[in-house]
Formats: sequence, structure tokens, C-alpha cells
Amino acid sequence: MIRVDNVRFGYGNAALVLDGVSLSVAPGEMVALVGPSGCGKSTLLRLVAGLEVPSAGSVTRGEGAETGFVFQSPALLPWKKVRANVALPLELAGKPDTAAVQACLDAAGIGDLGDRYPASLSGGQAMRVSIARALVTAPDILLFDEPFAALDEIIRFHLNDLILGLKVSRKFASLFVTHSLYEAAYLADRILVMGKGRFLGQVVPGIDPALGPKDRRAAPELAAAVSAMQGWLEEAVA
Ligand SMILES: Nc1ncnc2c1ncn2[C@@H]1O[C@H](COP(=O)(O)OP(=O)(O)OP(=O)(O)O)[C@@H](O)[C@H]1O
Repeated sequence: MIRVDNVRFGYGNAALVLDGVSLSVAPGEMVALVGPSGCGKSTLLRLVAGLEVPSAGSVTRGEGAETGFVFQSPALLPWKKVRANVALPLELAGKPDTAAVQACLDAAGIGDLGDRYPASLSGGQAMRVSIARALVTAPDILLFDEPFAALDEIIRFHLNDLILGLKVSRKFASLFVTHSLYEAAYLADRILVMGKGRFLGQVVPGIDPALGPKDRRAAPELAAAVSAMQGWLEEAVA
């Protein structure tokens, strides 16, 4: 669904931010990107979204693939009710669909908040609205850029489980940028560890998908995946 082939990219005449990066994401697969601040994770997402163009190499998405974005800031329009915020991508595409909006509110666990204004929501609820808005066009690809970094840990755990459920029910392919090695191990099928402008290595947690949240968080595979990521990152700074 996503293929990045030997991409090089720099902003303007500045030094290269990405220097020969390749990755692929299969339909329904979630790949996490972790790495130190400034290594180029967000830039890579922008290239995959088509917001930037590589100076060498190529980025391809599945033919006709619909792409959605979830950022750290929910960026809701304060003068519109929750329902209207979620409906916005469909309105902009000229394809209003009230049932799809309600289905996405339900899927995000906020089926009863459609008539509220953003100012009345908690941070976790606002993020759920942002997720519902990203789902409303039934995307084949979802790009997450540190979506839960500003939220407290318990809310973050709930949202992690929401994403795991949606990944199965909505079947999108996704790239998930996070600073949390633990979150990456909990969510992703595969984790790509980045150093400055390039990949250092890959970690496959292999946690049994049948495990419930409590057992998943306690799984030895999760701890092993975090430790493997730490290994790659420490080697890079050594
Ligand atoms: N619009 C821009 N113009 C010029 N340089 C930029 C721009 N955006 C990012 N950069 C630079 O590109 C490099 C990579 O930035 P990027 O935001 O992709 O890193 P990141 O890994 O996502 O960082 P963080 O984890 O802190 O969000 C940094 O040196 C940054 O200063």
C-alpha cells in the first residue's frame, strides 16, 4: 500500500534530511517509526502523504488509495460541533454522508458527543474526534504523527487499544510516528528504528494478537522489542 524507494530529501538548499530511505507497508499493516528528535520521521510522513517531493528515489501509494492524517494537535474547528468537524472531509469532497459520520463517531467511542462543541471536550475526547475525522473517508492509509504525545498515560493506553481495534475493523495500512518505544512495541506489527536520515534496523515484536490489553502490556515480547529498539538507538549514538 506504501512503497518508499531509496528516497533522498532536503529542505531547500539545506543538508539532506533523508539519505537513501526505503520502506514498504502492506495493506492492513501498521509500521511504527521511532528515532531521536530531528532524525526525519515527520519529513518521511510528509513525503508519504505527498506534501513534499523527494529529490531522488520514489514514493508510491496503492492506486487510488485514500490517505488520512492524525496529528498531535486535534486541530478541530471551534465554531463547528463535533459532528460537523468529523463531516468536514466528506463535505470538502462534495460527498456528505450523515450515516458514515455517526458510524465513525461510534467507532471512536464518542457516539454521544456529536452535538458538543470542541471547547467542551477533554484532550482525550478531542483526539477521538480527530481519529473519527480521519476515518470518515474510509482511508486505505492512515499516517499518525505522534498523536498521543500530549496526553496522559492512562488516556494514551485507552487510545492505543482504540487504534488496535480500528486497525482490525477498518483494515487501513499505517505509519505511526512515536517517541515512545513502549507504544511502538504495543501497537506495531513492525518497527523501523531511525538514526539521522536513515534506518538503523527493524524490530518485529510478534505479540500474540489474541491477547487482551492487560496481557499484551505484560507480554515478554513487548519488553524484548523495547530492549531491541534501545539497542539499535544506543549503538547509533555510541
Ligand atoms: N519546513 C522545514 N524547513 C526546513 N527544515 C526543516 C523543515 N521541517 C523540518 N526541518 C528539519 O528537518 C530535520 C528533520 O525534521 P523532522 O521534523 O522530520 O524530524 P523528526 O524526526 O520528526 O523530529 P521530532 O521527533 O522532533 O518531531 C530537522 O533538522 C528539522 O530542523
